[in-house]
Amino acid sequence: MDARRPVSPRAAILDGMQMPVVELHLHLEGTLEPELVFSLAERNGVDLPYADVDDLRSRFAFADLQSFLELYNANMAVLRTGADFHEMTDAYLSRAAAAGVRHAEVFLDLQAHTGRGLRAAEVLDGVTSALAASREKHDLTSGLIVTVLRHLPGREALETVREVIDLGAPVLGIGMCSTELTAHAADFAPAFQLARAHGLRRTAHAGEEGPAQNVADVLDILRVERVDHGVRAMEDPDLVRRLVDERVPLTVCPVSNVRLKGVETLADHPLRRMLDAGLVVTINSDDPAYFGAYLDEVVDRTTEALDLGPHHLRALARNAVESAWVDDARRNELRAEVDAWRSSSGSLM
Ligand SMILES: Nc1ncnc2[nH]cnc12
Ligand SMILES: [Zn+2]
Repeated sequence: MDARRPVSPRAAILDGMQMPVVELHLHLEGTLEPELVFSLAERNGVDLPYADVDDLRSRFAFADLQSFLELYNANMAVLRTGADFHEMTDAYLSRAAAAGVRHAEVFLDLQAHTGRGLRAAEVLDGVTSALAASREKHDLTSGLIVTVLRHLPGREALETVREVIDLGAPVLGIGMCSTELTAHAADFAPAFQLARAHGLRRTAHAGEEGPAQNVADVLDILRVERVDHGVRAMEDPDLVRRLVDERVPLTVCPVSNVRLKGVETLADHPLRRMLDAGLVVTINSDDPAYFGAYLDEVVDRTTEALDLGPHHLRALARNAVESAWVDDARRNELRAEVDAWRSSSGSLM
């Protein structure tokens, strides 16, 4: 089977060609499928508190973000060597290619690994060596965003950004994730300021579980260029106007929001209203192994639940291309792919 053929039905309906997608919100550690958790655990002699892969999968029913983060963090224990990080990254790239992903910017929670005694250089080498081969091996381009963790002190975030810079690791930028309900964005201003001074791009999770004010704070205090999630911005009409006017990209993850109980059902998700309000919305998978949907499946399920029209899908595809941290040449290639897909879809577009 051609790896670029649609792997899910709805994408096929809208398609002569599969919708070309750009993924801007994806945690590499959230792509650890139970089978890979078990094989890495065996290789590294790590004891798992699960009977088998089905037992682990049966625990993927989350009450909220915190209960998900506990399992997500626990499973990271199986990642021990650079080769493990390489394998996890390559497995994601392979699945992403089958989903029609043409460019991916992926998060890595570096502090979660250095905090367990792994060397930053080895972790980064494992990931970036897989990403560097993504074009030849999987026919998609990619880049790395190192995420600092909001539940840890801002001082440690600053040290992490400094280490990434000192190592000269090939990273696109810095992000921030984990729980939004504790620390204030201001604690992370020095880390984001250092990243900015070194020409790194900046994004942060906000408005996922936290209030709209958190979105304004990461824009004003951390000077981020994109906001990850941002769905709760919809609670503040003035903020929505600002985000529209300033064309701030929001990397929205509808299936994730339902699985973590921020939104009751996909049919209740604000993504369509956000697009109709003129927000620069992109669609993403977040932690696909845990939420049971890679990007093609996220697009399909969301399209169906919200009855998205061709103009919505076109906007999602275009917004992601325009929001990607790529050079002009790559952006033009991606624009051309979206345009070709639109015309191949004839009257639908
Ligand atoms: N959805 C999410 N929100 C915050 N931090 C995360 N880390 C991995 N997934 C996350
Ligand atoms: Zn996320």
